[in-house]
This record gives sequence, structure tokens and C-alpha cells, in this order.
Amino acid sequence: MSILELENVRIRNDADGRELVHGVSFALQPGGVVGIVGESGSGKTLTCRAALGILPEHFVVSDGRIRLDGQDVAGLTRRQWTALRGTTISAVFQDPASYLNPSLTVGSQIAEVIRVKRGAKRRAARERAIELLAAVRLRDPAVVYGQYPHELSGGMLQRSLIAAAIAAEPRVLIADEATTALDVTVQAEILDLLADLRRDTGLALVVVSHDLAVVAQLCERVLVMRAGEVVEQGRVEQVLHQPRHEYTRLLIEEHEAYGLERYLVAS
Ligand SMILES: Nc1ncnc2c1ncn2[C@@H]1O[C@H](COP(=O)(O)OP(=O)(O)OP(=O)(O)O)[C@@H](O)[C@H]1O
Repeated sequence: MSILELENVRIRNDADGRELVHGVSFALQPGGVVGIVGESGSGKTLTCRAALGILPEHFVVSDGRIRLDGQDVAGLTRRQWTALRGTTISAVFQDPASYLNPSLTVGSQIAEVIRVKRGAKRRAARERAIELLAAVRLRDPAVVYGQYPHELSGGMLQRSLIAAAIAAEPRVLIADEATTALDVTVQAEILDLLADLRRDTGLALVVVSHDLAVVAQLCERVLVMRAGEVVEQGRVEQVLHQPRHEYTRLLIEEHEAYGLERYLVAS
């Protein structure tokens, strides 16, 4: 059974009646990985936010269905969503600093997730948080545990945020432009880390990026979005080697300068 399934999902802004996402469908199996690419404003983030139950105010899923672990999310109460977030579905976005509280240590924020979502005692939560910081390949995890966000680099912060996102052992992780702000080497390390988590824990991934190379490196299937429409979707090799839609061809041309071929040959 799919862990996450979207069926013809449409998203509308009720404030002005405009529809911004015009029917997105995909199914993600446990341990699977799907990419969503497309230019800024194409509806990638709104689609993810719908799956996380965190659409902005006035935005609604106006048609279609979202199933999380087999459950239709349409009727979920706020409390039920809170219980699912973190434990079933979780996310990492761009700009990790804005998701961490600057006045609390990184480790205590991860431990808090474990205490609240997993009911762990203080000491066990601390130990688990240090394990997670090690799992996201931070050196000296016990030291990082006691550091404040401003003491860490962008790459270290993004790793810490991934540790927090997987702390309650979700089945699906959405990585929305999670590596965009990082330099190329750190970006490659974080992508490797996500691939390893997927392999080692069966975590399913939704990888959102405007960068086709990121998607080519990580994903099995890809959706190409433009202006709220899915213009093309399929297996990554097929979509990137034999694009059927003119827009996909344009995206590929734009990315050729960044060495997309390298990833495709390796996959
Ligand atoms: N909070 C909001 N209020 C008003 N409009 C919004 C809001 N969030 C998104 N939109 C609009 O919805 C459309 C889709 O936005 P979305 O953030 O999903 O795009 P995206 O593909 O993720 O782009 P980006 O790569 O820039 O994040 C855009 O036209 C955007 O202006």
C-alpha cells in the first residue's frame, strides 16, 4: 500500500477564488522517492503543504484526495494532524535557521520532539537526540547537542533540522528545496545523507527542487510542474532522457550547464 497518495489534488485560494494547483496525482511507496521539479510559483510547495496539513490561511484542497498511510486526510481534526505530523509525515524546508529557536540549544529542540511525539523521558530523549545528530553525520554530536543555532554553519543546521524531522520516526519526509541554500559540496553530502536514510530506514521521500540535478541524483520518479499543472511525470531516466513536454526540454537545456549528464550516467 502507498504511504502517501495524491489523487487529482486541486488547491484553491478561497480569499480570491483562484485555483493554484490544478490536479496533482502520485503514489509513494514505503522507501520510495518521488521528485517534484518546476519553476518558482509552479505549486510545488503548496502541494507539499497540503500533504502536511499546513496550507496557508484561506487555502483549501478544493478537489481530489490525499491519503496518508491509507487514511483520507480530508476529515482530520487539527489534533489528529498534530499527532500525524512528525510521526507519519515530516518535512525539511530551505533556510533551516528560521525553523530553530535561536535561544534554545539545537539538541534540546530535538530532544523535545522525542519527548512530545514519542513520550520519551528526558534522559532517554537526550541520548536519542545525540544518536540522531550522529546519524546525520555531525562530528562531536554531544558537543553539537549543547550548541545554539548561531554557532552552527548552514550545512550543520540543515543536518540538525533533518535530525529533528526524523526524530519521531516518520514514514515520509518531504525535503522542499532542502539543499538549495547550501554550497555544492555540502548539498551533495546532504543528498547522500537522505539517500542513506531512505536505504537504512525505509523512509519514503518527496524531494522538491527547481534543480533537475538534485532530482536526477535521488529520485526514481519525477513530476514536472508548471503554473500549477503537472505537465509530465514518469521514471526519472525516461523523463530526463526522453522528455515529451516542451517545458521539460527547456528545463533540461537550462540544467545542462550544471552537468546533469553526470548524474544520469551514474544512476
Ligand atoms: N501564502 C500565500 N499567499 C498567497 N499566495 C500564495 C501563498 N503561497 C503560495 N502562493 C501562490 O501560489 C502559487 C504556487 O506557490 P508555491 O509556493 O506552491 O510554488 P513553488 O513551486 O513551491 O515555488 P517556489 O519554488 O518559489 O517555492 C504561487 O503563485 C504563489 O504566489
